Amino acid sequence: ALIDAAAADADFPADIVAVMSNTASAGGLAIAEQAGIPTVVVESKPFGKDRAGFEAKLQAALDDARVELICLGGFMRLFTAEFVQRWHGKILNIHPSLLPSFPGLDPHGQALRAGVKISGATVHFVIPETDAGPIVMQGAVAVRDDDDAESLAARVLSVEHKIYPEALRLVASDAARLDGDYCRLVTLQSCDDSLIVPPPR
Ligand SMILES: Nc1nc2c(c(=O)[nH]1)N[C@@H](CN(C=O)c1ccc(C(=O)N[C@@H](CCC(=O)O)C(=O)O)cc1)CN2
Ligand SMILES: NCC(=O)N[C@@H]1O[C@H](COP(=O)([O-])[O-])[C@@H](O)[C@H]1O
Repeated sequence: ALIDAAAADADFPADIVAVMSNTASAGGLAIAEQAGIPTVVVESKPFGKDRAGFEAKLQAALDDARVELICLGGFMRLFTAEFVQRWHGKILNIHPSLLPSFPGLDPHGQALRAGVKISGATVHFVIPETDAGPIVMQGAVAVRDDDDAESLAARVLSVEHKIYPEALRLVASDAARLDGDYCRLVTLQSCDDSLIVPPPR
C-alpha cells in the first residue's frame, strides 16, 4: 500500500528507497522486487538475544540506503531504547488494534476475547515502550458476531492500507511530528470520515 501510494502520486512526500526484513521469507520483499525497489535482509536469528548486535547491522543497512524515515509493517521484534532514541520521531508502526487497547501480540484475539464491537488499526510513532507511542492516525471497523481472528484481521488490514499511506504523508511532509508525548499536527488536517469504515453489507 505504501509502494502504491508513493507511485501513484508524483507529489507524495516520500520515496520508498528500500524494503528491509529480518527474515528472507517476508512476503513484502517479493512485492518490493516486483516494484523495482531495492531489498535488504538482515537476519535477526543469528543474533539470538543480542538485540544491539542485530540493530548495529540493521543501522549500517539503513545508512547505506540513506533512509530518513522507517515504516514498520509486521516487524515482530522489539527495538532497544537506544535504537529508538537514535531514530526519535522517525519510526512509524502500524498495529492492528485501536491502541492503547490490545498492544503486543495477537491483538485480534485480544479484541475478540474482550468482546469489543469496534476494532481497527493504529499508526503511531515508535517509542521504547511497546505500542505506546503517540498516535498519528486510526481507522475503525465494526466487529461482527461471526468474526474470528482471520476474518477480523482481513477487514482491519483493508483499513491499514488506507491509513498508513495517509499517516506517512502527514509525517513525511512534516504536517505531523513527534512533540514530546504528543503527535503534534503542525497544520490543520481535514479529517477524512471515510477512514471510519462502516461494516460491510
Ligand atoms: N521498542 C519498540 N519496538 C517495537 C515497537 C515499539 O512500539 N517499541 N513496535 C513493534 C511492533 N509490534 C507491534 O506492533 C510488536 C512486535 C513484536 C513484539 C514482541 O513481543 N516480539 C518478541 C518476539 C515475538 C516473536 O518472535 O514472535 C520479541 O522481540 O522478543 C511486540 C510488539 C516493533 N518493535
Ligand atoms: N505488532 C505488529 C503487527 O501485529 N503488525 C501486523 O502485521 C501485519 C503484517 O504482517 P505480514 O507482513 O506477515 O502480513 C500488519 O498488517 C499488521 O497488522
